Amino acid sequence: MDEIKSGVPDEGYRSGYAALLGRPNVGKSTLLNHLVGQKISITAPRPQTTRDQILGILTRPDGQLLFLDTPGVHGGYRSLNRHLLRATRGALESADLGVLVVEALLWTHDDAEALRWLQRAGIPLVAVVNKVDRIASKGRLFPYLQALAERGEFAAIIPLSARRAADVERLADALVPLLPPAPAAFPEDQVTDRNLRFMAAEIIREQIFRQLGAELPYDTAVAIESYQVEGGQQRIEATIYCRKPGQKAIILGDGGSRLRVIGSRAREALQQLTEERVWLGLWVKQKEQWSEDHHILRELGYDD
Ligand SMILES: Nc1nc2c(ncn2[C@@H]2O[C@H](COP(=O)(O)OP(=O)(O)OP(=O)(O)O)[C@@H](O)[C@H]2O)c(=O)[nH]1
Repeated sequence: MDEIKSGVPDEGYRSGYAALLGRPNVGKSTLLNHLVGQKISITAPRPQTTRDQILGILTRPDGQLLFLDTPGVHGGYRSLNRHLLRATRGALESADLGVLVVEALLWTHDDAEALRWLQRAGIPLVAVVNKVDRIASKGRLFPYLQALAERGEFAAIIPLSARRAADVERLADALVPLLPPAPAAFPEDQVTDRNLRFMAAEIIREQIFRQLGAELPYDTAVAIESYQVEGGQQRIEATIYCRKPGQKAIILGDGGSRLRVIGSRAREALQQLTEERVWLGLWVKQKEQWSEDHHILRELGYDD
């Protein structure tokens, strides 16, 4: 019997939740996408693109990591901020492990705030020092790492580039042994627990960010009004909410040209994701106080 038992592959298997925390734009979404090997979180060169908590799943022979992405910890953002903070708090409550993501050679008030949040959770912490590829002289990194080690108690401090596969693998190697012993919670081919409705809103939002560039109205949000699957076609209707009339005009573009580009790019991405034909109807609505309208917030998935 003993012989059979020692051969059981699940022996020593680990599984648990790891919350990723860091200030906006530090590279959390890039890291998450590379960790799970698929695009599940939107990335953009401007801060604050992650509004929801995202679960990314990485299954390895030695364990299963369930990642909780959080909106970047930072101040401002009116009443929506309460919802963002609630999402962050929720992630920390269910986490077995905290991952603080910082940017090499930088330490800001928001980084300190993210660390405080993690420390309050009382879970083992790992620090990821991202974007090391940007540092020309590596000698500058060592004192930074030393200073970081003195800021908190970290099980590991890992300098890396979220864009390099080998680096991301090294991070997973360090995280799995810190998880509690447990069987895998999800099938091994699953990379997220988010449904297509959620993914559709994320993809549309990403295209808004990409098409608007510097003109980006920060205050936009995407609500999926209906999502139907009809005979091999996905039929999606979505509303883009913005706060000011000027923002609506920017999103629409001349004669609606920009909205058409946003729509067609999002449709292509959705077709790739679903491997089915996609019909996408997009509308833009301006509502001064959308982030304080509880009906809209519920449609957006921020439950009270
Ligand atoms: N050079 C370099 N750039 C990176 C690296 N990781 C991320 N970036 C870039 O940094 C920017 C922000 O990355 P995101 O992954 O969107 O950041 P985030 O922390 O999820 O941001 P929020 O969604 O605002 O919370 C993007 O332009 C990324 O391409 C890296 O290792 N090296």
